[in-house]
Amino acid sequence: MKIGLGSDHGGYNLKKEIVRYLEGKGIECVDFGPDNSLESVDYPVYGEVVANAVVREEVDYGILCCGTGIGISLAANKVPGIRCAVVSDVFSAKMSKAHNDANMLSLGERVLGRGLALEIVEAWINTEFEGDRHSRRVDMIKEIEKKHSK
Ligand SMILES: O=C(CO)[C@H](O)[C@H](O)COP(=O)(O)O
Repeated sequence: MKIGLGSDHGGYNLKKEIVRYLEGKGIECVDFGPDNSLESVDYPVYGEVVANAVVREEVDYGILCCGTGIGISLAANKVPGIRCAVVSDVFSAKMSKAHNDANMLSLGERVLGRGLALEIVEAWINTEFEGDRHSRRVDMIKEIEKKHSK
């Protein structure tokens, strides 16, 4: 599994923790930036960059971090083919994969402690999409996307 990560300054430290955690488990990570935490940067830039890498299949999944996880996920979700879930608990992390086939996860460094954030990541990477009735609903989301990108 190869995971692309990105953040803004508000999510930089959590992103680095997640990279350390995943690499410690032998999972390949590509950090799409930013490369330092000192500079204030604009989260839409990094949300889009990681989302592009996911839809182009350069990575299998994307993980984003900003202060709340919200802004950067909104940006990522504008890229056709992206289903980016903002998650703050382990149950939702599992469901975002099992039922929604989320291909990106977004976390808020100003919301979550390190321990919970890493538990969420662990749950998310280990959950598979269940398909079945959920495929129909995910397909309906894709249809909405198609309808609105004309
Ligand atoms: O959470 C975020 C977006 O949803 C950003 O990290 C947050 O808005 C950045 O704020 P500031 O520039 O005041 O550090």
